[in-house]
Amino acid sequence: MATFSNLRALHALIGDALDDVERIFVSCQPSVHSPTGSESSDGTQSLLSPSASEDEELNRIPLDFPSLDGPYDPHSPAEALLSHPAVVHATKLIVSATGQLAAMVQRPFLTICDATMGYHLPSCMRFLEASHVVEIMRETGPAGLHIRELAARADCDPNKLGHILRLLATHHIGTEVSPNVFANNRLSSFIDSGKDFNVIKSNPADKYEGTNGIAAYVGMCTDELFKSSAYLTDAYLLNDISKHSTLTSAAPFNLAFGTKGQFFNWLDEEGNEMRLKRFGHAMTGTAGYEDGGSITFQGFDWGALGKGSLIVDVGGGIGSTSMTLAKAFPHLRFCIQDRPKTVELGILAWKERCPERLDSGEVVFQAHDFFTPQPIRNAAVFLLRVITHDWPDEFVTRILLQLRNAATPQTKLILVDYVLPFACEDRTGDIGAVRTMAPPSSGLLPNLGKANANAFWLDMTMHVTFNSKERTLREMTDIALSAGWQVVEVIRKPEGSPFGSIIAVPTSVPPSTALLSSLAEQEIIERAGSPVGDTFYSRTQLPSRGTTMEMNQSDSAVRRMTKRLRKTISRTFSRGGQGGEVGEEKRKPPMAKSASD
Ligand SMILES: C[S@@+](CC[C@H](N)C(=O)[O-])C[C@H]1O[C@@H](n2cnc3c(N)ncnc32)[C@H](O)[C@@H]1O
Repeated sequence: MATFSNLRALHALIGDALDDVERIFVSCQPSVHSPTGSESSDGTQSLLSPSASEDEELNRIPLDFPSLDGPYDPHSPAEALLSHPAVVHATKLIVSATGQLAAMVQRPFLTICDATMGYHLPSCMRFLEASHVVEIMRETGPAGLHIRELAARADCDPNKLGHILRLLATHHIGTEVSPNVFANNRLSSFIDSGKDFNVIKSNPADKYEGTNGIAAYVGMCTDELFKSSAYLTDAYLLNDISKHSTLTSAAPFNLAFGTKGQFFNWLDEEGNEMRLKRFGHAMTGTAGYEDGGSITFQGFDWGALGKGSLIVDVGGGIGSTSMTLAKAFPHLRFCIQDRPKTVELGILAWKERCPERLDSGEVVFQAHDFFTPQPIRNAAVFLLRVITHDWPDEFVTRILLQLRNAATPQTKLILVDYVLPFACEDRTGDIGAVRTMAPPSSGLLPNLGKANANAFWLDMTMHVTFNSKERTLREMTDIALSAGWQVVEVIRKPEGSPFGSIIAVPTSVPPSTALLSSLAEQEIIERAGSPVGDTFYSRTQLPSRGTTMEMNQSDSAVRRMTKRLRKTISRTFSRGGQGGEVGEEKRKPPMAKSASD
């Protein structure tokens, strides 16, 4: 039973964290920054021991903190402050504590209603994004526009629009300036594409070109991902998936869209051109997964790599991550691999935003299916950002194994993904395990609850779209090991962020996995007539293939399994799918040991 002192402790935590934010803000002001102050290694003042003069400064300087009222201003010092690692930590404590406090003080019925009818919020967000009302409201300014005029421009029913905007305003997304008059605020304008409404209206397919990808991300999340989520119950509770798809990767998405295909193949289908384009831009928007700064950026010592080192961005999308790295580390070369249509979109995006590195040949795109043998055999790094979470375990093993087969002893594998924290303390002692993200004796959930909810939203998104998941550290470590990669380091920036960079080095491949790989590869060769149908774009000459896998063929258990797997694989590929049948999920080959944390 909680006591008032528990509630007051949470309340005090919020106050302390706010003090920390304010102190950092003051210490970052050039006029008041004291060179003799207790500065930490990252250049900010210590959170724990404010000097007397700092406290005086706090009282004198008006804090320019972002209010909800004005539009989002990415250049305001206050928004920059919110990306400061120490501030990110403090704001997480505030969100975690307020979430926990609300759950404690609110009548359970209402919290349960939030949880069970919260689906209206994404529906309304979809309407907001797809109707481009945010762009109309930006053009109108802070005075706002009556729903009659808004609806006339957006071509929709004014009353329905009004109710949607009011629900959003009630969640601090947009504001009702006066009855039925709405304007943007900091949160609604965050999804502003920045484009002219009439231009978007005349060519909606180009809405996301050249943007930061946030509107695209909202569109994607509230369209195909949200619709798929609505089928979660049918798919899992009624165990209904097998009737609708023949693929191992079958997910509620297959029910929602009446397709048997895997999500990425479906994106390539006729009629989904806008969704495919939007997906590419939405990946640019996923920079927001990173808690202040960039984990891709800080999650590895890129500067230490030798001149001309080759980074292979596997499933690199339109190359947003590589672009950030290429600009910061001009001494590196990049090969961005993805599916052919995505590669085409990527080349267009780079020609627009960073043509010089393409022209010089230091950055190349390559159409390559990561389930087939990896053609690059001298990579310094295989970088996979938000790739493994798209695939069920055995598919991840296959992807990583192709990379293991192509690795040199010095090659590093970097998996950038959410590392799903337990909702309790992590006492596994695994490399990179964080026991708790909460301050000692704070009473907060060890994973900071609501403050890290995005990791869990995404986890379920992966379930419904790909029959996959975000993985715990143990799950990631095991799956890497199943393909011959040993995790040696986990980097989280700032400390305790659930979005991390997992660094692994080559180790021996378990015999069963090696065998499966060789069989799968052989089937592909037999079916396709040639190992890989890769296409190179740009002039850089990439290295040729060779194979290094060793197997213990004498092992009789392995030989028995060979027979079984041969059957499984030939059935899989004779159906033309990317994987096996649903039934095979249950008869999972023992290559990717299912992680039991
Ligand atoms: C979640 S996105 C991540 C994109 C990129 N790494 C990023 O962080 O922006 C997954 C990417 O995997 C690509 N992909 C899916 N199946 C693939 C395959 N079989 N071979 C190569 N790439 C694939 C998709 O086209 C998509 O660009």
